[in-house]
Amino acid sequence: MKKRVLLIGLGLIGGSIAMAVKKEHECIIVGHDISRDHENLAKRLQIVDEICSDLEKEATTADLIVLATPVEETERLLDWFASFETPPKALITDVGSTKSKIMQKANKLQDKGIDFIGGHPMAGSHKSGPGSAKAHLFENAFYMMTPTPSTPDDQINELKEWLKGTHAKFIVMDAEKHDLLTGVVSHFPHVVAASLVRQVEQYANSHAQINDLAAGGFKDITRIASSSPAMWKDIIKHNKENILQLIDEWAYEMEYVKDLVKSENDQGLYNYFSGAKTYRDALPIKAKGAITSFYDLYVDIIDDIGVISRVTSILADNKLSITNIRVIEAREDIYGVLRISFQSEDDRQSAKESLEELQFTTYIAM
Ligand SMILES: NC(=O)c1ccc[n+]([C@@H]2O[C@H](COP(=O)([O-])OP(=O)(O)OC[C@H]3O[C@@H](n4cnc5c(N)ncnc54)[C@H](O)[C@@H]3O)[C@@H](O)[C@H]2O)c1
Ligand SMILES: O=C(O)C(=O)C[C@]1(C(=O)O)C=C[C@@H](O)C=C1
Repeated sequence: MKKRVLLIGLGLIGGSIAMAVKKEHECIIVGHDISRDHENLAKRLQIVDEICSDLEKEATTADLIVLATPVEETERLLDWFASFETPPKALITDVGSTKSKIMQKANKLQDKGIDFIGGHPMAGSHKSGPGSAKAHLFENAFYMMTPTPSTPDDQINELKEWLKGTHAKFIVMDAEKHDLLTGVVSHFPHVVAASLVRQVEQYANSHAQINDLAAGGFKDITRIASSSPAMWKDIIKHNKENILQLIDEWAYEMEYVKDLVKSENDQGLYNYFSGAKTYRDALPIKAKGAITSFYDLYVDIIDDIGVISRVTSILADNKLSITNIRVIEAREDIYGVLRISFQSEDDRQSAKESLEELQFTTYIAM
């Protein structure tokens, strides 16, 4: 008989996990979401095989349960499982961006028969919902696992086996360390992105033109401000102490910058930017991780009618699908540049070769 996987939360991450599990396992994915629209879409997109009709019954009989809801909902679901007369026999995991509070709950529920291993794939997007799910979302990303102190290795291996289709790099970490590190590289940057957008909005009230002037730089640094508010509200509450500490440190850093600006300190300002550039440029960008790789290829184009469709036809003829395409730096009488994003490094390399064969000039920017 096929194994059954119960997936609660059919959004970007839940949907992507389901697709990755399906690639490697002949199982039945049974989905549940509080949004009927998300349930219907997930079924139509064949992310799930069935929509759950009796959640308690499915939870007690499933072989694996994946919780892919905002983190406060995940805590509530764990409490609910523990209140069953017969608690789930399945291994339970989650995908939440915070781990300490969830693991505190999981540790308490162990004597009620709840076997839980925390999980957090360190890749995602500002998009939400099952329509944005992708089987390859976690390829080469770090996937953190936070077992309880008494979780046997067999169970960790069982979970890795279920998730092998993610092609992620699994690392086991304790929950407190997880929340500190992700607070620094993920949670606090989302607060900063949202605050930058809010600052612009305030200026826009008196200077309407500002929205038209917000160009590449602003868009790059604030992309993540378009993420789900429901998800981020929960993450920030769960990681409260680390976020408070990071806000204080950021304020201190801004005071330092203020002094450099006030004193017109050339060397100090130069060093400030050059130190940041050196550190960022050395971060691993090919593998997903601190900086997500988008496999972008830049193509010079002359301002000529039809050139974009020529480029896309060449890619289509070579069966290369693209995830995004954008014209940048296109001004009258100069060359424009097309930025084309691919799903993998192989696709990007094939596209580069096919376009160069037809005399296009291409670049890969690091
Ligand atoms: N978005 C990212 O980049 C990212 C990356 C890694 C981990 N995560 C974590 O993954 C989890 C899901 O995030 P997402 O990006 O998939 O969000 P999402 O909004 O795309 O999906 C969340 C889904 O959960 C559903 N939901 C909410 N409460 C529910 C409940 N009580 N029962 C059933 N369904 C419920 C929502 O309707 C939605 O479909 C979050 O815990 C988030 O912290 C997100
Ligand atoms: O790429 C994005 O849009 C993300 O915000 C992904 C991101 C991150 O901060 O890197 C967001 C939350 C996660 O828990 C993991 C990954």
